[in-house]
Amino acid sequence: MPFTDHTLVTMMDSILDRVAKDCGRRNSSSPSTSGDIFEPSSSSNAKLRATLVVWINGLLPSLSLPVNASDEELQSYLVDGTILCQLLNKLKPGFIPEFGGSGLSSSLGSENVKRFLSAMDKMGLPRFQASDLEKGSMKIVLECLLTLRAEFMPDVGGYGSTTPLSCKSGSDVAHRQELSSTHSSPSSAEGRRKIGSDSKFQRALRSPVMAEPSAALLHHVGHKFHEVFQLKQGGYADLPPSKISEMMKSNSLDIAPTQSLLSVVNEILDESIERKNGEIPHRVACLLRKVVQEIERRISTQAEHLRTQNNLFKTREEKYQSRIRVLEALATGTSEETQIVMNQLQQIKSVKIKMDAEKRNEDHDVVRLMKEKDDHSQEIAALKQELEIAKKAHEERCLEMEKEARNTQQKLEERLKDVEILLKESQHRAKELETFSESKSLKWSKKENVYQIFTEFQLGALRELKFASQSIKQEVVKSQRSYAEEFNQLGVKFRALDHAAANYSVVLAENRKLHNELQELKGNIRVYCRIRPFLGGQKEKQTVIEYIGENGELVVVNPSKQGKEGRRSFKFNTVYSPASAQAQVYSDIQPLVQSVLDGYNVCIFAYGQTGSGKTYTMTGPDGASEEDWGVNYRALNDLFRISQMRESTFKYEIKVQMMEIYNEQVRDLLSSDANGLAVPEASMFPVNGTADVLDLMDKGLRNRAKGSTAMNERSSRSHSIVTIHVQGKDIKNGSSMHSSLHLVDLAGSERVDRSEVTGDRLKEAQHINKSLSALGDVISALAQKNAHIPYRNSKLTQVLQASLGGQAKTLMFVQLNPEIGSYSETMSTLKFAERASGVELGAARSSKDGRDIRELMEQVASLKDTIAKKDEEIEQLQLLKIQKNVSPEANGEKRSPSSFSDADNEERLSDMLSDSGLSVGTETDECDESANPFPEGYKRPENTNKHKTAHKIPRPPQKSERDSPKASNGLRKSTSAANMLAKFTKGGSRWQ
Ligand SMILES: Nc1ncnc2c1ncn2[C@@H]1O[C@H](COP(=O)(O)OP(=O)(O)OP(=O)(O)O)[C@@H](O)[C@H]1O
Repeated sequence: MPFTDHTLVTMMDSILDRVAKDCGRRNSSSPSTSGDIFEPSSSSNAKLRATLVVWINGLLPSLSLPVNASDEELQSYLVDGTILCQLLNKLKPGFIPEFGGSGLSSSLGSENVKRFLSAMDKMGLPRFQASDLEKGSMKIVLECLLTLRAEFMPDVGGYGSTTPLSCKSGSDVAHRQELSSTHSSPSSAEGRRKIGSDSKFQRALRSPVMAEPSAALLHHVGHKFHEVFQLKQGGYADLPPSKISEMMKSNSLDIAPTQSLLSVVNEILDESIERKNGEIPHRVACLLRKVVQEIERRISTQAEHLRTQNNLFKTREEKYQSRIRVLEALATGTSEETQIVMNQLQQIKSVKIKMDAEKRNEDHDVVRLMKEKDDHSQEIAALKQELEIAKKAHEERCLEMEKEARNTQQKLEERLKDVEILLKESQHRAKELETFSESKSLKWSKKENVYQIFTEFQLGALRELKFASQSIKQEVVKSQRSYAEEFNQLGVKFRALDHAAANYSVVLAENRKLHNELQELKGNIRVYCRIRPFLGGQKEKQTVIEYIGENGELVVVNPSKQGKEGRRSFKFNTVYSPASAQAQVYSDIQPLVQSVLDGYNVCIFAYGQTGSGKTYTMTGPDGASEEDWGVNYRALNDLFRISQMRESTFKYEIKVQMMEIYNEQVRDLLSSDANGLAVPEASMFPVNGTADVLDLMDKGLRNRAKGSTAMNERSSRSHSIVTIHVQGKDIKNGSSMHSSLHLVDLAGSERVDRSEVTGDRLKEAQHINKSLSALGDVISALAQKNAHIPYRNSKLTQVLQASLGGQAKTLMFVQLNPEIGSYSETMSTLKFAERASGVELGAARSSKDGRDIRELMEQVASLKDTIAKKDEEIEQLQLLKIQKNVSPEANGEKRSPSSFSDADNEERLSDMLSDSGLSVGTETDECDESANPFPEGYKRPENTNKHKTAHKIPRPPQKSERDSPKASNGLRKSTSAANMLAKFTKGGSRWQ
């Protein structure tokens, strides 16, 4: 029959119930005394241990054993026997003479235990076996120790003193009795063994009934028991009746230990035997009877107790016997029931095994299925999660798309609206256009009619024009023929003009020569004096300049002297007042600059004390604008300008050198290596325009040695020399020329004592003074036309040698500081200039050369006439040229383009014009110049403007002059013819 789980479980339960009931029945049939009765309760055992530990600690305080020590712990303390021996020695000093200390080997430990046990034997106290202690049977050990305690502390009894008497319950007493009975029970081999060594009497004494009263009782009566029963001396017969009556008191007997009672009996009996008559006093006999009665009572109590115990043991034995039977029946399985049960059990077991196997399989399946389920649920969870994410994404996407759709819809709607509006507009526009196109078509049809009429009219006109053009063509052919004839005639005339132009070049050369002679007549050494204005609001200051004449007169007054004595007058070519502008100063020296391009060497230098304006005149102020440019820039600019003007006849090459002489040493200012050098080696830079010049000048000025003195912090104490080399080549005849222009900014001329200088500065000043005085000597010698010119006295004169003397022209700016404080320097400067100018030497020159001023004036007048004639000649030539060019137009004839394509004629004309342009200006100005007579050497015309005109050299009109209607009449006159000519040539732009 197949078993289900449920039936099996039910069967098992019923079998187990039956077995349990059976056992229960058998147990209940046995005496109710349980096995517990043999075993002390663990709590009471713990109490005993604690009592003993307290006692041991009291005797051996150094040990400090734990009061709540377990059996095992107590065994570990006591197992080596040391504490036991110490304890005994404490109780009975010296009782165990030799024993080992703690930490003994096991053999020594067992020795101590043996000693303790033999001591216990000696004292006649119950003891345990050494093996008890080793095995941990602590109950016996504890009992032994309790007995020992009671032996030496009878007042506290065997079971401790900590429990009050009233608390000593019957169970405690029963327990004690049980413990004692365990020892005394014949069934307990242990008990037998222990007690076996005691005498019968001792055994009687140790029986539970004969044992001392309870500890509480003993404690209660205290010492009285000893006082009462202890015989101090003599025998009982000698005891006083009061003592015996006290002993006989039931209270005393009750509390007396049985042993004491027996000893009382023994002693009394011994005493009666010793007294041969065997007589016992009455009172002692009474005592004896009383004691014996007590002993009998106790014995009968003990017998009763033993019987009870015996019964107890019997019932227990039966109980155990029945248990054993049950167990045997169960073990052997003889009973039928058991057999059936066993069979059933066997079946159940096999079924159960099967079921277990199946269950295990099922369990496995379940586990597997659970695992699979877990896996699936995990998968499902993951899928769910994915689904969730996908769902969310889908939702978001849907939302986005919805949003997009909405936006798109909105946009489309807007767009639709726009389109609708556009549609409306375009419809409207279409309507308009329709209207417009209708009106237009109407207009066009009207216009078409008009155009048709017009075209017909035009066609008629065209026919007329065709006819007219044919007649014009015939006329043009005629005109061409006549023009060719005229052009041939013009060529003949141009050849005549060319011849005249060739003559003009000769005239021009003559003119240049005359110009130079005029310059020479003006003097090859000219001295221009320039007075510096007061600087930076010094207007209120007093000046030493009293008078500046138009004719170059200058009167200087000595501030420390009054009247005529204090006045000193000088005379130079020109004196410039402080108000004179840079352009005005330069205009006077411009003719000299032009002479450089004509092949003459020119030297222009500025002389004066520090701060008198030398650099200002030569270079201009720092960062000068074009308006403030000094002589250097203007001269170079002019050279470029004039050389460009002459480029058709001359080819010029201009190069620049810059050097300085400092402490009689020459330095190249344009070289990056500014060491001293020989003059010809100074670096020379070609310049092609103003920008090049500015760059070079800047470089040179930066290199110029500068230092400070008490007079002027920016004072330059070197001579600065800018040399411009001009190389010219006549394009026509191939002749070449070389000339140079020296522009010198001399070092300050102040005297050494004024400069308050010493050391290096003194040396510098000395060199400066020396070189300036050498320059003065050279100029003076030149002015006097001395045979020997002392060029070699200084580096300065050596460098300037080529431009000083011979055909060279020299111009010196004498710079004056008008301040009163500079009076003596001013005087010194003026004297130097006077000496150099040769004015003083005028008479000597006149006498030497035999040429007086009148003679010179005549010469100038004749030159002027010659120039005037040449001017007329040129003018005639120009007019001739103009007539030739203008005549075709003037005759009302049309110009033929082919007439200008004759390259040969054009070139000749161009050349002639360029030459004419130069000559025209030159001649005109020179006429004005010649108008300046040369009376008394350097006398100037009264009018300043006139004076300026007198010094003007011919030059092409400047932009301002061209633009300004106020341009000078002379210039306009001189250029008008050229301009007219230029209009008929491509090269006419030259002058524009
Ligand atoms: N004509 C002038 N008009 C206006 N300022 C002038 C004139 N002459 C000189 N100065 C000014 O006077 C000062 C001194 O002039 P400058 O440096 O030219 O003197 P210098 O004689 O060259 O001195 P140094 O010997 O130290 O070189 C400068 O500030 C300069 O601009």
